[in-house]
Amino acid sequence: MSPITGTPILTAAEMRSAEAAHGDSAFLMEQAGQGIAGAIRRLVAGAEVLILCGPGNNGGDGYVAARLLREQGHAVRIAAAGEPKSDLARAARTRWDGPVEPLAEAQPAPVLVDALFGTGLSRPLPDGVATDLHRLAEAARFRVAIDLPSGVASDDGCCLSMVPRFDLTLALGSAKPAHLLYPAAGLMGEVRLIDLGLAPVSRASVMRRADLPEPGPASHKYSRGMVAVVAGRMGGAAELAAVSALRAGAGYVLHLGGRDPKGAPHAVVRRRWSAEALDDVRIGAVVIGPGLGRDDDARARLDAVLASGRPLVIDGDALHLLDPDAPRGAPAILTPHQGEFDALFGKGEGSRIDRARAAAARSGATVVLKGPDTVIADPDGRVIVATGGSPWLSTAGTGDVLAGATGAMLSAGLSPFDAATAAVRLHGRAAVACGRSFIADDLAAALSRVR
Ligand SMILES: NC(=O)C1=CN([C@@H]2O[C@H](COP(=O)(O)OP(=O)(O)OC[C@H]3O[C@@H](n4cnc5c(N)ncnc54)[C@H](O)[C@@H]3O)[C@@H](O)[C@H]2O)[C@@H](O)CC1
Ligand SMILES: [K+]
Repeated sequence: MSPITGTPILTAAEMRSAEAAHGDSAFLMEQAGQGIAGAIRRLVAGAEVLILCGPGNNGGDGYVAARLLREQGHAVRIAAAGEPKSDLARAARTRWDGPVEPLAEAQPAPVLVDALFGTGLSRPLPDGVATDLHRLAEAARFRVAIDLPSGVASDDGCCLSMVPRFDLTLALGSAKPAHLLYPAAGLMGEVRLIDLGLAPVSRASVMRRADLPEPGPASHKYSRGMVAVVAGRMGGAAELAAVSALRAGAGYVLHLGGRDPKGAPHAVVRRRWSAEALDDVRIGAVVIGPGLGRDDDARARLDAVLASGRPLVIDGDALHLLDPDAPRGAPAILTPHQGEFDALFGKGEGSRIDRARAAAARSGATVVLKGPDTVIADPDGRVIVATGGSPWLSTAGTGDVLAGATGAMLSAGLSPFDAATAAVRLHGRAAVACGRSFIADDLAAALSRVR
């Protein structure tokens, strides 16, 4: 059992291909059952376990785990809604020599293990099954989902039925989109991987520790990275972005336009807005959007920034003015939240992973689709999904902080995809370091601490 940090994310179809490529599904199910039984034995200190087995291979995993637990002297019962339907699950059922209780009559146990449905769920659970799952989950002290909680759609993290809250989800062989994407991700409890030796390959993966650019003895302020932040109507947002760029590690931040607020850090260099200011070849990234406004002046600034040929971070208001299909002369990172994303790219089909990936391919920009499950997508098809942020990030100005931090990483010479990944990681860590009920200024300050 290991954390899913850094692991590939596979859709249900990709999981089936990985299983087929391996060639020995019975062996994989035995491996899964061993991993599940081992994890449960370590975690529940001898408490009685009730395993709910479904008709497919998720149920099969449940029968194997039950047999192994029983062989090891652990108190375990099985309840099922019917007979297994897949050959593998039937074989696993045959090797279980204990009783199988009808699900509707099953009495609760302190530990509930849900092996009803996994990646094969294609429609809502039958009413009776959902009711029994809830009844037994509510009565248990510890709830474990095998692969996925029954009722969640593996590929997009939607709930096809009402899903109870679990304490632990044991992802089999690989992470799936639902382990990362909300609402499903919020119901899983801890997610741990049981390695089946599949060596799965995917262009999408779970975020891991990011390598941040470090200054060396020969570093100077321009080599650390020079960021220009273009301000607009609401000065505070651009201030936050500018300070955050510095605190994330930029060597020089130029704040273009907007007033000089009292008490603002002296480390930020301020000039009036002019398109010519962007001619400075030392500028490694331009951040535009926080507090920009959406009037003619804002549009003129965005046009000048797009024409400058400098690498760009496009956020907030600038996303409302941008034509995502217009060719750009330089790499760009777009940082929309879901509302901005929908306005820019349309509602679209598929999971947040699919949609961010399609948007990156369409716009030729790295897309950071922000949320509790931030998805970073590159035009080349790579995707990283972030974990471990904080729900307290849902406060005004935190997006401006991320835009500034992203500018810092881009100006330091990271590729847009690596820059976005590093910034999202740093931003999430800073949020956790801030604890609860923080404000965006605290978050900006915390960037220095977590670096
Ligand atoms: N892919 C792999 O490499 C491995 C998969 N394994 C297990 O296999 C699972 C996937 O197995 P399956 O593809 O058999 O899928 P499931 O076990 O998730 O369920 C599929 C079965 O349920 C039926 N079904 C789907 N939705 C239903 C609903 N709402 N109501 C009633 N019946 C419904 C389907 O017709 C099918 O019979 C994984 O989640 C995992 O637990 C493991 O055994 C190990 C290896
Ligand atoms: K399950």
